[in-house]
Amino acid sequence: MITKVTCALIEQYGRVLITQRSETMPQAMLWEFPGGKVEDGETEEACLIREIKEELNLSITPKKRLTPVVQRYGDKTIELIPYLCQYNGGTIKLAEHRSYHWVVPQDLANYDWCPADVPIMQEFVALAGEQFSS
Ligand SMILES: Nc1nc2c([nH]c(=O)n2[C@H]2C[C@H](O)[C@@H](COP(=O)(O)OP(=O)(O)OP(=O)(O)O)O2)c(=O)[nH]1
Repeated sequence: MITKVTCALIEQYGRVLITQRSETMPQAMLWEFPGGKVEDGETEEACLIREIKEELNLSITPKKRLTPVVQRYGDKTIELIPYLCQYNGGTIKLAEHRSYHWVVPQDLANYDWCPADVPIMQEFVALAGEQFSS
């Protein structure tokens, strides 16, 4: 069974929001793009809107699906599905995470990431580079 997990790349003023998982979560202390498991009958976009509201108290709109990553963690396999998202409003209140940072693309590689997020972070950095060169 593959568990579908969505994650949001929320952009504002040239920075993207990343969150650090807490001591008690799986993949403890590692950095990720916030999101969560898709529930039965739920669209990926609806999942993201719900998770980002629950976890961070932010309102977002998913805009563009990037490339999903399939990752095995022990006896579990997840498909991590990233979306570029627009920030609509709200002030961050952390419900589950330890910390958050707004990061410029060139600094993203300096963080200790959940393994599944590494290719997604790299795709985002490449996309951000294209924007500046065009
Ligand atoms: N949300 C999220 N989870 C990620 C990312 N990268 C990554 O490997 N994961 C893993 C960690 C977990 O094993 C799984 C998602 O679980 P979760 O605990 O965040 O999701 P959830 O809130 O819906 O879960 P639950 O507490 O309801 O069980 O995916 C990421 O960027 N965002």
